[in-house]
Amino acid sequence: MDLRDLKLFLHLADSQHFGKTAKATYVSPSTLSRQIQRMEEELGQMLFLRDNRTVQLTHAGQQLKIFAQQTLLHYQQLKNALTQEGESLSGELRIFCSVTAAYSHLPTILDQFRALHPNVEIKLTTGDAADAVDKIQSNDADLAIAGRPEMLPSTIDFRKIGEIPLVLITPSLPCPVHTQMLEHKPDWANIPFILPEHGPTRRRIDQWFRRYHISNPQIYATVAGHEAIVSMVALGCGIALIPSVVLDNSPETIRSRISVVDHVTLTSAFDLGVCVQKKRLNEPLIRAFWQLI
Ligand SMILES: CC(=O)[C@](C)(O)C(=O)O
Repeated sequence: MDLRDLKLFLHLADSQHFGKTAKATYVSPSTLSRQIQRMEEELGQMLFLRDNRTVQLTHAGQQLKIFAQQTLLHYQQLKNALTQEGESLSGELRIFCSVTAAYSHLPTILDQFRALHPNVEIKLTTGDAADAVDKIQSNDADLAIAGRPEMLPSTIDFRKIGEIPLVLITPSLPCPVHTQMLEHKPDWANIPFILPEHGPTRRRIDQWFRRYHISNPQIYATVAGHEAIVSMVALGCGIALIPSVVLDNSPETIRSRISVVDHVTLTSAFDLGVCVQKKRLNEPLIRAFWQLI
């Protein structure tokens, strides 16, 4: 098994699709399939569960994925140290994102960058995800993780890193809101909502109100930051629509006080991405970062 095998394997682990990986890595599907089979034979384990053309990692596959990521990263570090390339980059990179994104998405985005450019100082500021694009426009941050706004300003470049579905959450401990939500057909117009001040989630809630013909919703509070909304729901103040990743990264003490309402049709997921001022993409630090995402 060599580094190329590991790269092919990692690509397939991400795409979960033989055809897509074969195309993206310029090998024929049969070569790819043989290569993976060879790896499986070498390890004496199935790496993927196959279902027509799509695949899913087995437990052994998941372990190999971690090994492959670490090995390729170490190799890159070594290559970098040997050529002295990249080490010369220094300075400061100011990143803005939500507390959630700092847990959920930032580490994978930054790992490679930090390995390649250890002398660059990362200054991380957390806050309301809905402010991320503004922070870039006002130059308070160099890079930010943001939900894609409906209208992306033409001066901003946005690179997608994931999709964020929304979930409707309600208090799970006994309280008046909990009781209201237990009804077979909840009276949406009379249930208090906790809303984000602005941003993509707010736009989707407004759409959702329109879809459910809730013209005069009960608004318990309008809050900056999805994490604060989650804790207000945990307190029993109301229900809320929030990105599922925010709930997934909440502490257990909070999550245990919340349930997800799954019988309600929700609005579409939004794209999560990294944004930057287009005119700054020529700057060495920013360019180096942009090449890696
Ligand atoms: C928009 C964004 O950064 C997240 C991860 O979805 C969030 O914190 O809500």
